[in-house]
Amino acid sequence: GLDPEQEVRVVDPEQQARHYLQLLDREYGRRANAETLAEWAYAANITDQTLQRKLNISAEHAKFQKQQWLETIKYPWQTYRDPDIRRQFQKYSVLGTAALSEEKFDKLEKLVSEMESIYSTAKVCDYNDATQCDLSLEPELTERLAESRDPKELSHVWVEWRHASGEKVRSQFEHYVALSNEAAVLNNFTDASAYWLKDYEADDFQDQVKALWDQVKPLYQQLHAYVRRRLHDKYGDDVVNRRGPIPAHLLGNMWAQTWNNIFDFTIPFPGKQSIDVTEEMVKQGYTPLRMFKLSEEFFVSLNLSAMPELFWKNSILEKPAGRELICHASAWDFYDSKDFRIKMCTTVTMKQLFVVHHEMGHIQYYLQYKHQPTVYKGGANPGFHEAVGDVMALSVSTPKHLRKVGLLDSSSTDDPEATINYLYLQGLQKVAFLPFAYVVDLWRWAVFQGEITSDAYNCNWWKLRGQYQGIEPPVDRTEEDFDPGAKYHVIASVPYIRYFVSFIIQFQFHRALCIEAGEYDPKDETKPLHECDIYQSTKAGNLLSKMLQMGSSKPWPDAMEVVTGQRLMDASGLLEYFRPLHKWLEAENAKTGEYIGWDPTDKHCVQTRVELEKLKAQPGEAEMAE
Ligand SMILES: CC(=O)N[C@@H](CC(=O)O)C(=O)NC[C@H](CC1(C(=O)N[C@@H](Cc2ccc(O)cc2)C(=O)O)CCCC1)C(=O)O
Ligand SMILES: [Zn+2]
Repeated sequence: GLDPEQEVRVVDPEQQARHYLQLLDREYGRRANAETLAEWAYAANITDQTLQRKLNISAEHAKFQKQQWLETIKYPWQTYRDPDIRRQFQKYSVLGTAALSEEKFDKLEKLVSEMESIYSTAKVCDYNDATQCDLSLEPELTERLAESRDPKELSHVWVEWRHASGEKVRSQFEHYVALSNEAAVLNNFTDASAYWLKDYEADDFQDQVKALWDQVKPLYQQLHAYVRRRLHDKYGDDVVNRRGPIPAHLLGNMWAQTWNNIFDFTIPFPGKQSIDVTEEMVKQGYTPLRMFKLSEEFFVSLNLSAMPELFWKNSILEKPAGRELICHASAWDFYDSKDFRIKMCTTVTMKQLFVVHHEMGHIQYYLQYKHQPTVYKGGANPGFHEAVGDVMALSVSTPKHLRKVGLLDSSSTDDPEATINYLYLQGLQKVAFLPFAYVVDLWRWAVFQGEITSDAYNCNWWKLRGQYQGIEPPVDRTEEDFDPGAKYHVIASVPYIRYFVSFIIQFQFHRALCIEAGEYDPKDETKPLHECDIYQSTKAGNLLSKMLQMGSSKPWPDAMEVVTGQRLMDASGLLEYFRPLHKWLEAENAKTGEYIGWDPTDKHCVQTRVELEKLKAQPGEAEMAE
């Protein structure tokens, strides 16, 4: 054996590499904390100073990352035996946009910040009072789109928002695309879409998504046909063509992405006890803080983590007066395992109660993996991060749970018609959303890959919106418009397929947790999946926690397997949940002879407004309009 006096240092390369990673992790965590604090300061208070400070810090961080990267790639990490060491090096070996030159990096950061600022400060004039021109997206325009039943007002708000947002950022967006692709190529990816898709660790991921869409499309088409008929009943032939696409401005949402706001006048069985508890929340004096406390209590009931004191101290839960800020809700990890925040301009509605759960789901994931090294502080894949809060909301939104928390009176019972009403409301949010979530990145992948060029950005956007969602714009469009730029994630460079993934896998998780909680049994008709509420099930919480604690330390199929026993995404959970609604819609649409699907739109999308005027001046066109 070794002479005890002599301290011989056997240099095991992997041991040395592990030590290097620990040093790197400490430095990365410290810098990520500083960068996130600067990002928060800007998002919470948009000024030239906070913007400049954010840009300075991220430029400095990029410089450090580049130097560090040159050091990191010297390690022969592909040869290491330990899969965990290899995985950490693999993540550090992707430099990202810091691979750009300093001035190009800075230009890209500026472009995205500019687009975010234009979007977040855009104002629109009131339809009924042209002197009132300070309407913001949140809350004013969102409320107009949700509550107005006047197609002319809806069309005005829809068109003017796009005029004030998307149209203003088309040139920045074109430049952003070029720089994003340049950065991707410097990282050895073909273009930015491949760089985005790396997070799913599957070279057939886009095929997986297409297969999932094919599985759920029949259900979507049934819902689409029923909603179109109800809109036709309300607005008449001049506004809604019963065999055509649905005009996008009638669906209660600025992007026609979720349709829950038209529930009240399209409800299958009126007169039943209303499951939209917004009124009851207002009546009971709910405040944003109380909404967050209710959500925290749900997580704690599952033996998951409570919010740390710092969360309540640092979060912004209501729109502050007297300053411009990014109101788009968000959850933040400050990478110090202590500071976690939400910034949200919360209003007191049922939909917002679910958004509260959605954001709290992000915070819960941060808390569960806070012991992981910085490179593993992320979702198993981005879709997992988006699913956590929504899984909780699937339980919270059940009439059974709403009765437990006193938002629905306990006298009401669940009869088959009430069940259809409930599943219909859920479908307006979950099923309606799927083709939208798919189209946002189908369009962006095609733009990054060069299949859609800037001279045809807008008309290709509407081609995809027509093909997958079966919707059309309220008025003709041209390439002087830039409607994708009217959606936050597009101008903020936030990938969107994560939400499509989330809306599929959240039902897989829900089913698995409901089985674990003893709340659902595939063979027991008296316990259908849509009635399951996992509230207070520590077994379900412990199972979920096991997966959440992994962060992104393993490929996502391993994380999926921990909760569901499966290694694949599949839509069977969603289809199982909505089966009663699917059957009812098929019968109802058959009864009213609905045309399932839609004919091509008669709305135009051409190069310029001048061309559009000429086109409409043509005699044939005029007759058709009559
Ligand atoms: C620092 C940072 O950016 N943090 C990330 C979280 C992280 O990555 O750690 C983050 O907070 N992102 C913000 C984003 C906000 C919302 C959103 O944008 N939702 C989509 C899609 C959708 C729609 C309906 C629905 O029920 C659920 C989702 C939309 O509104 O189009 C707003 C409403 C809900 C969620 C979010 O929380 O995902
Ligand atoms: Zn989210």
